[in-house]
Amino acid sequence: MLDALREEVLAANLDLPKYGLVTFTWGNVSAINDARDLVVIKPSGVAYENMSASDMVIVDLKGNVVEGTLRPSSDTATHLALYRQYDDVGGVVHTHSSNATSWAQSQRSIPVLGTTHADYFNGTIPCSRLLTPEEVEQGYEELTGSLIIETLGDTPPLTMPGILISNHGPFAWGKDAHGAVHNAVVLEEIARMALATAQLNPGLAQLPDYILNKHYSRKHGKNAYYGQNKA
Ligand SMILES: O=C(CO)[C@@H](O)[C@H](O)COP(=O)(O)O
Repeated sequence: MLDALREEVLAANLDLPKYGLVTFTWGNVSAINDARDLVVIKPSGVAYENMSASDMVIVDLKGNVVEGTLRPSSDTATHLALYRQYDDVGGVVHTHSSNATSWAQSQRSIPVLGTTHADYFNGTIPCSRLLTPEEVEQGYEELTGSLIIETLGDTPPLTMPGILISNHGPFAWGKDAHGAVHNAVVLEEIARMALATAQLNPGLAQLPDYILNKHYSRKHGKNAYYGQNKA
């Protein structure tokens, strides 16, 4: 079942160590099928170098394992919350990439300090609030998904294809698994450059909106002319 999607999700998961976004078995990537009723996700705790397409786990939107012999990622509930909420999100990724996770641990949103940021994220990359002790007890992974939705608010998810979960790390998404990983790589690069920029010039003001809007619209929406943006 869903053999092609399994291969796509495996390839996207193998891109995480390839692009230096994960250590050991940290991180996970998933994708949803065209009918939007089944999700293929990385198995929990399996080393990337040993992973195969047949190891990918297929779950329904309630998290029930439909096909697979291994346990799905421990972050599955977070991925599923995003698929249920956003019809235009086709792939989700979570990592502990160092620079984005440093911003998340410092509980700071990433300001727009340059045009690289503006090309992909239409504004400040938000960091969520902390989950309350009651929420953690109630259901950490499900509520991490709710927290992402709460933090995005009315922002269309593909205009802000990633956010930071306070004290935890980044979650990113896209039209498919490849697009989600692409956005996770960009988010980590933006986090790295923003950290260095803030050290070089503390208190630097954000990029003015007229430059942000110009750069963002060049790659997205009706004005896009950078070819077909698939991420
Ligand atoms: O954030 C976490 C755990 O808090 C995850 O990224 C794990 O590090 C990977 O978990 P699995 O996907 O292997 O279950």
